Amino acid sequence: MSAIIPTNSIITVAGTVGVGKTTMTRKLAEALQFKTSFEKVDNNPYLDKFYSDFERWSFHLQIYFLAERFKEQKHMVEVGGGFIQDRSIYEDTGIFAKMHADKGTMTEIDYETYTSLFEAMVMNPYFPKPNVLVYLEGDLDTILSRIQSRGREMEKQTPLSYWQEMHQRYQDWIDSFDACPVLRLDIREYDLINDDQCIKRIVNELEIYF
Ligand SMILES: Nc1ncnc2c1ncn2[C@@H]1O[C@H](COP(=O)(O)OP(=O)(O)O)[C@@H](O)[C@H]1O
Ligand SMILES: Nc1ncnc2c1ncn2[C@H]1C[C@H](O)[C@@H](COP(=O)(O)O)O1
Repeated sequence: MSAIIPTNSIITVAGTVGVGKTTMTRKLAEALQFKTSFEKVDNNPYLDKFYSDFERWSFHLQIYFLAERFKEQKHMVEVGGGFIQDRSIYEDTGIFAKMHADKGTMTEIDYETYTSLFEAMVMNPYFPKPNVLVYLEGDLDTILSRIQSRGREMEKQTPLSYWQEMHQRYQDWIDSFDACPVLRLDIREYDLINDDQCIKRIVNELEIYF
């Protein structure tokens, strides 16, 4: 619990695959007694297919994630906030859809269709923004070893170049992100798994934003 962070806040955790968002989401929710909002990975009907054939499935997956995140966003508002959210809707378009469009694994027409849907749904005054976006960053080697140790087969088999490009794109994306305030945390400077006290320091850092 924090006496400073309002109990109806929405705090979103962002960062590249494997950086530690889910772990941070759980720890922050526990510390603040907030609810959690996770992205759909385990029962996602497109994710495996997507990793085995980007060209065939990238549009389907983006539409699926957009719909799921939009429903989650609606739910968080209806319930009255008090959520830690694992990954933002902004990363879907700013990182994933854009990366696949630039690489040619999403067609130009599909990207335009996706972008216009995203803008109609998200870029309007009715769409609530997070109070703070907690951005996790760190060196690629640590992130890669976390992807390996977590053990999702589809990610383990994805070429290194894919993760390198995503890592670089995240750095560029966060430098120009301005939809809401951002707390940047370097994963080399905290250890949520072995140090019970560090979540308190992170909550203290978050309080400055309220
Ligand atoms: N501080 C940490 N030290 C070591 N391993 C970590 C740490 N934080 C997360 N991990 C591990 O790294 C992997 C990826 O973390 P996860 O939270 O699932 O990342 P994300 O949600 O960003 O993909 C998991 O196996 C998790 O247990
Ligand atoms: N919008 C997305 N496009 C493609 N892939 C995505 C998108 N959002 C999430 N993903 C993938 C990346 C990972 O394989 C899993 C879950 O991400 P994680 O960072 O481990 O929470 O889904």
